[in-house]
Formats: sequence, structure tokens, C-alpha cells
Amino acid sequence: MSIKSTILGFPRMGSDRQLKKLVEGFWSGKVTEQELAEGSKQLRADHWALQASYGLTEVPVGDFSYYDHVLDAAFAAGIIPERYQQVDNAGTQAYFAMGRGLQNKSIDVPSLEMKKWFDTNYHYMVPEVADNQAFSLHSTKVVDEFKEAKALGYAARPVVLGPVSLLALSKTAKGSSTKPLDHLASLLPVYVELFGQLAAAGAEWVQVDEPVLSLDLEASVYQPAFAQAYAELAQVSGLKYLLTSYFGRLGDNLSWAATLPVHGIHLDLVRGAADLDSALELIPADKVISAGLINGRNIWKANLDKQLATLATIVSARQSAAPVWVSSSCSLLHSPHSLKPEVGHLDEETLGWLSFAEEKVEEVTILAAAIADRDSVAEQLERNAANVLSRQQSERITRPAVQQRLAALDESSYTRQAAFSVRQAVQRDTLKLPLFPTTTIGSFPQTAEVRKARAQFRKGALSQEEYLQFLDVETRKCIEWQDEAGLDVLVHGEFERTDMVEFFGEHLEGFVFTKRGWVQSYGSRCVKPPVIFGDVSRPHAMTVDVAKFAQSCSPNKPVKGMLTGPVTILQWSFVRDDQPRSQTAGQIALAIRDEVVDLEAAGIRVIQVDEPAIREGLPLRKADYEAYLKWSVDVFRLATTGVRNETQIHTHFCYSDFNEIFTAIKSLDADVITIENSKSDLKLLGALEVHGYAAEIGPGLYDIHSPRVPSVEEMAARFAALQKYIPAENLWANPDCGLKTRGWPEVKESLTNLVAVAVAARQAHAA
Ligand code: MET
Ligand SMILES: [Zn+2]
Repeated sequence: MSIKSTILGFPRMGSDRQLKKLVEGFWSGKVTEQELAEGSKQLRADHWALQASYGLTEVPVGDFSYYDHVLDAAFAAGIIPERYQQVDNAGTQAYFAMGRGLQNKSIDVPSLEMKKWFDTNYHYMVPEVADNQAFSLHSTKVVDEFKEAKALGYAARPVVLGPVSLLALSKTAKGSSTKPLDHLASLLPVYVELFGQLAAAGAEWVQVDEPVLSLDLEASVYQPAFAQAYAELAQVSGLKYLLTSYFGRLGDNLSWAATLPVHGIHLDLVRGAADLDSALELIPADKVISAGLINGRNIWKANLDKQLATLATIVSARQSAAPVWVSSSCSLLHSPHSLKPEVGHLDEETLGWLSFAEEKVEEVTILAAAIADRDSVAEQLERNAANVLSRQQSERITRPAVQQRLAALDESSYTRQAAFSVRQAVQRDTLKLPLFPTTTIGSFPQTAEVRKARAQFRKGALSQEEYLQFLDVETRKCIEWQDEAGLDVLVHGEFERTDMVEFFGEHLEGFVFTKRGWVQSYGSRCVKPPVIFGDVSRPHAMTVDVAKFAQSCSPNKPVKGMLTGPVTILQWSFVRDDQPRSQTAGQIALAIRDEVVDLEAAGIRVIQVDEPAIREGLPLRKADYEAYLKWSVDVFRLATTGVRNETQIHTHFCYSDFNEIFTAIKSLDADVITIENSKSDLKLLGALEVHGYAAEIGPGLYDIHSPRVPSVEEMAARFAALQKYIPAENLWANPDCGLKTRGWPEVKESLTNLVAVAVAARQAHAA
């Protein structure tokens, strides 16, 4: 018996981020539209060839995108807000304008809003649906790509974002009041037309992605919506649908999703393994089950014996039923492209533990081959078992001292010496800050000069001593400027850091860094997450020298120590899967705690532990919130409570919609939080009003994502609004986030204005 092997999607960027270079080249005018199209076509062909070379029986098509697959789906359905319709529509201009905005002599349109794709680090563009929304088939990209693959001789399966998820992920356009999902009936004919074209082009199966099925859905709304949608799509003759959902269990949605008129159902059996028993019971015998057994979200080699056992269970339970397929849990979009470039960069042992997209394709094919004839892949299975065992037993993974220390902690390691009100009084006495203290979030411009010095240091062209000297000069200039500008709590500027997670990963044990482990974050942007493979520990202090030097440049004002928090380090890394994430976070927290204590001992009186990612780590299902929030609060407290009452602990978040996590934010027990706010005053103020907040808080007075200099008047207006909700003695003045992407001239002007706002507010308050 042979079974179909496939994946839900492949990374788009290419082994060397070719797509990034193509699109960015196109944007800057160095690559023509035709070159972009041809280069992309080549990339797709390469990726199909790679998948086929491992014997994958069916390849996905339409998973490729110039920018984002949600944008593709919206664009294809003609969901193009009016402001983009003035953009030349012949080529890709309007499409890219929706993705990244467009500014020239005649047009100035911002992009669509960008949002996180479920709980991944990928961001999608949020379509806007208006009351009078018309839909039409505006692009046949997926049909064209299907024909392309077919012409090359591949068995291909088009991938399309399903109609319900497309609308559920959209938002109501400004000035409209209908919900996007209200428009389902008028959207469906576009899907029928598109799928009719796919059938005519010779497609047999279409993969319809409906990832919202892994969320808490209101059954009374979504069950009828799905029923209506799939009844209508079933009208297209000659086409079979694979309904796919991923990133979690279908849970209570399974009972009705299982009976939709589709021909196959995909199960994410990595994160949704709990679904298996009920799925085998509920999915009718005439439907294919696509078993998502290879993890698309992490980079560890699968335990093939274990996954094979699950596959065997499914196959034997479905003996007289429709076929079983083997697949990836979700699209491989969230994995780096291939391990090949890491050979010679990572050591042999570590290489043996990892599997990127290319290797995951191979794992899928090994499972498919093994279920038909185990002997045919005996050697591969043996090697896999040896690799899995090597990771389980490696001495590099475990540090008994760290484990023992974490296990031995008691309540006192999670609690400050005194309550906030006591600490606040002590800190007022010692820090002697004015009313409405001014500060920044940490980083100052990473100029070309700073980046160049770092690159030269890495290449060896600059000695360690020269590089450190360069950093000292930059830091001193930065501190002196802040002092002159009248800021109250200063920062060293973070010139030594490329990235707020990478910097700490490089100093801690238990991390490795890949050479080309890039993953798409949004549009042409990629990130290279560190890999946490083992118990984390801190071999030496990481920031104490820099902080001490910075403080020495400022005899009168406190300089903040700057650290990244345990949840953010976890969230922006590939994390080991052999122990709960909470435990890994606890180990990171211990390392940060030691750093915090060392900073205090070195005379640093204000310490900031950034946790911008605490909210994005929220699980997909509400039932899982509480457990997550409990341990993320715990690890933050573990990291920050080792100090005396005099030491002021700050934290920073890059979001303001914290209604859902407000109680958790309070329990962090930080003395001061700085938080993004300028783009969404109302959200934050609403939350403050509902939940109340007793500690000190600095809601951002201006958006740092734009080079625009905010005027004194606009920031003063914002500051005045904040004073209605926050007691004066608790209110700080600061920007939304760090300034590393900005240039010095605009930073100087903006912060000078910000200080003026605080000074004027102090005078007004005294009067
Ligand atoms: C994404 S939050 C960034 C915080 C960091 N301290 C910075 O200023 O860059
Ligand atoms: Zn931030």
C-alpha cells in the first residue's frame, strides 16, 4: 500500500533569501517587473524540484507569495480598499501599495494594518471589508502557478485561504459597520469561479486553509457560515477539497467541521494531537485524513518511530475508509529553508538534532515509505533514532546545577522585599526624580557607522579593544546628549546589540546560532531566531561593564540597566521541545535575575527588563490563557525581584491592547511600565479606566516607526489626555519604543519636544 506524501506549504524566500533580494530590488528600481516575475518563477520551480527530489508525491502550489498569502487572497477576491484603486492596477503596484504603502509625487497611501498570524512570528496584512464591498475575481495567480507546476510535470495541489478564514481575519473598513463575515454570501461566487478555473486547468484536489478552526469559535455563527460556504463550493464539479486547519487542536469545532461536505480533513497532529481519538470517531469514512505529523513550527528532527506509530494507528483505524495521507503539521513557511548551509557552521552533533524545511520534506517521505514497507527505509529510520537518542542523552543539554536551583526556589524568590507603595516612597527619596520624569526605551540610532564598526569587529578588521573603545565613545556621546537635552533617566543606547534577543543568546549557555536559519517575518523581512537547545545558564555578567561605564558618564542622573525578559527571549527563539516552555523560561529568568542583582551591586539604580513579546505568546484558546499567564508572570518576577526596595524596576511593552492580560501585567509588580500608546490612545486609556493601575506608567507620547518629528502641541495634547486617567505622581513621559531604526536629527528634535512637554506640564501642575 502506498500513501500520498505532501506538505501544506514551503518557505518562499529561497535558500539564500533570493525572493527578498528580488522584491527589494524591484522596489528600489534595480529589478524590472519582468525580472521579478521570472526570478520568482525560477524560485518556485526550484522549490518544487527540491520537494520532488525526495519523492514527495504531491507538491503545494499557490503557497508562494510576493508579500503575504492573506494579501494574495484579499487581492484575488477584489478586496481592494478605495484608497488603493487610484494606484496603477496593471501590474503589482496596487498589490505592493497594500502591503507596504506607496508615497510619490501624486500618491501617498499607507499600507494595510499588519497583524500577527495566529501565534507565529509571521505577520499578515489585514484586509478591510466595507459595507458596500463588491467582490470579483481580480487575480488568477493560483491558477497560473498551478499550470506552471503542471507544465513542469508535477502532481500539484493548489493552496487557497478559505472564504470563512479570509473574512474572519479581515476587519471592518473605517466608516463601515457590517462585520466582514456578513459578506460571506457575496464572496462565495468568487471562490466558485476561481475553483471552476482550477478544475478546468486540471486540478484534482484543492487545499482550502481554514486555520480559524483552531480558535475558539462561536458555533452559532461559524457553524452555519462554514456549512453555507462548503455547500456552495461543493457545486464546483470535478474538484475535491482538503479542509486544513493547523496550529492547534480543532477541539469542539471538530464535531461539526468533520461533517462538512469536503473530501478530506487535515489534522495538525503535533500541536493538536489531542484531537486524534475523536477525529477517528467523527470523520466519516469517505473522507481522506491528512495526518500532519511533521512539525512545521520548530526545527527539531522528528521522532520518526513515534510518529510512525501514530500513523499506523490511523491507517489501521481507517482500513476500509478513504486513504490516509502524511503531511507536515502546518505550512513549512515557519521553518528555515535548509540545513545544508549549516554544515561546517554548526557542529556535527547539533546538526544531527535539527531539521529545516528541506529535511522535513524528507521526513514526510520517510514516514510514507515506512508505512508501506518499513524495510525500504530501515537505514533512514535507524539514523533518525540515533539522532533522537543523541539529543536525549547528550551531556551538553543538561546542567544539573541549573535544574536543581530552579527546583529549589520558594516564594521568596518571586517577591520583592516590600509592597509597591513602600518601594515608591523609598525610590522617591533616593532617585529624586522630578514630577513627570522623562526617559527613553533604550536603543538610540544604529547608524551606518555603528553597524560598520560591528561588521569590522566580526571580520577581525577591528580589534576587540578598538571596538570597545568605539562603543565607549558612542555611549558617552549619547549620554551627554540626553543629559543636555534634559532627560531624567538616561540609557546607554544599546550600540553593542544587533538585536535584543540575539545579544543575550550569544552570552548565555544553551543557545546556538544558525548561519542562514532565516524565517519570513513579514513582507521581505526575515528573522534568524536563536536555537535554545539545552539548559540555560549565565557564565559571566553580560551588561555590567557597559552599564557601569554609562553611569560613570552621568554623575548626576541615573542610567538604566537594560535587559530582555525571559518570555521575550523564549518567544523569539526556536525552543527545545523536550521540557515545558515554562521550565526553559524559568532557567532564562535565573540568568537574568543574576544579571539584575549584579547590576544593582555595580551601582545601577534603575533596571529595565523588556517584555514586548509577553502578549504575543498568549495561547490560541482562552482555556489555555491562565496557565500561560501564570508562568510568564512568575518568570518575570523571578528575574526581577532579587533587588532592594531602592532599585527601580521598569518593564516595557510594544502594544497597548492589554485588556485581556491586564491582571497579569499588574501582577508583574514592576515599579514602572513604559508602553506603546501613541497609535491607539483609546485602547490603553479604556483598559486603565476599566482595570485601574496603581504603579507608575509611561504611555508612549509618539510613534517611533515613522521619521516624522512629533510637535510639542500634539504630544502635549496626548499628555493632557493621559493626566485625566493617571495620577500625576505616577506618570512618565517617553516615546513608544526604542529609537534604533531612527536617524539622529529626528531623534534629537523629537526628544527635545518631548522634554518640553514634560517641563511645561510640571509648571502647569505647580501653578
Ligand atoms: C521591541 S522593544 C525594544 C526595547 C529595547 N530596549 C529598545 O529600545 O530597542
Ligand atoms: Zn518596544
